[in-house]
Parts: sequence; C-alpha cells; structure tokens
Amino acid sequence: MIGRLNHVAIAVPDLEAASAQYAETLGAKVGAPQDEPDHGVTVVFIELPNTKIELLSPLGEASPIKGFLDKNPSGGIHHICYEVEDILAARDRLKDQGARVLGSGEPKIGAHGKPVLFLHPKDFNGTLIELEQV
Ligand SMILES: CC[C@@H](C(=O)O)C(=O)SCCNC(=O)CCNC(=O)[C@H](O)C(C)(C)COP(=O)(O)OP(=O)(O)OC[C@H]1O[C@@H](n2cnc3c(N)ncnc32)[C@H](O)[C@@H]1OP(=O)(O)O
Ligand SMILES: [Co+2]
Repeated sequence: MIGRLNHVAIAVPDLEAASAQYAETLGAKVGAPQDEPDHGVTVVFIELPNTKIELLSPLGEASPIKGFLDKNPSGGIHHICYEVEDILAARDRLKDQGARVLGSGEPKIGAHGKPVLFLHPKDFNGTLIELEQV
C-alpha cells in the first residue's frame, strides 16, 4: 500500500540556523520558509536527489511539535512521510487493523497541496507516520 518515501521531517529549535547549515555546511538545495497555519508549523523543504528533508518549526501556541521540542530541545527526527495512491482507502484499511489515525481522521491539505494524514507513533514502532496522497 505505501509507496515512495516522500520526506523525512526534522523538528528544529532554530529554523534559520538549520536552513543555513543544510545550505552552507551540507551544500543542499534549500527552499524558502512556508507558514502552514492549519498544521501549526513553519516548514523549509530541502531537495535531495531521492527524497526531501522537511525542517519543522512551531507556529502558534497549539503547535503539534511543541511537546516534541520540549522533550528534545536540540531537535530530532519527527516523522517520516510515505506516499499512497488512495488516502481514504489507506486510512480505512489501517483503521480496520487497529491503527490510530490522528486528529479528526479526515485528511488535511499538506505542504505540497495534497491530502495528508498522521498515524500514532505508538502503533508504528515509536515512529510518527504521515501519509500523503500523490
Ligand atoms: C506541513 C504540513 C505537513 C506536511 O505536509 O508535511 C506536516 O508535516 S505537519 C507536521 C506536524 N503535524 C503533526 O505532527 C500532526 C500529528 N501529530 C500529532 O497529532 C501529535 O504531535 C502527536 C503525535 C499525537 C503527539 O502529541 P504530543 O501532545 O506531542 O505528545 P503525547 O504526549 O500525546 O505523545 C504520546 C507519546 O508519543 C510520543 N511521541 C510524540 N511525538 C512523537 C514523535 N514525533 N515521534 C515519536 N514519538 C512521539 C511521546 O513521546 C509520548 O510517548 P511517551 O512519553 O512514551 O508516553
Ligand atoms: Co511532513
């Protein structure tokens, strides 16, 4: 059911510093910051030849990454995003198998303008999973 790895997200305490490090120290192609108010984050995408890195910084008081950064003040890998062809079919299959779909359970539009859903990290070996319909 899952397809390609779309991105690996890293929560960072200082988005500007992390972006500069990827651009200057690691020599990567780094995009501009994008505010995503519906998701409570500001994101910067880094294009790699085979996937993307998504740097995440909290936006607003109710940001879903606030607790993670409180526990990991230097930042850390926050989630991985797999592509699926049919997000509603994927959601229903996962729910039937007992996985917890986060939030309302309905897909939201993600940073690439495509529907996304999140699965509880405790159901997937301590890894928060994002599904993106492509
Ligand atoms: C820009 C849009 C989009 C895109 O298109 O790419 C994005 O990527 S948006 C990214 C941000 N959005 C989300 O993360 C939405 C889904 N997340 C959530 O609903 C919550 O963050 C959460 C996963 C339910 C965690 O909520 P929180 O309140 O921070 O923590 P809890 O106390 O409920 O956590 C329970 C348990 O899980 C552990 N945990 C929390 N976050 C992670 C994580 N990222 N990876 C692994 N484990 C995680 C947490 O430590 C708790 O464990 P215990 O301490 O053992 O109980
Ligand atoms: Co993401």
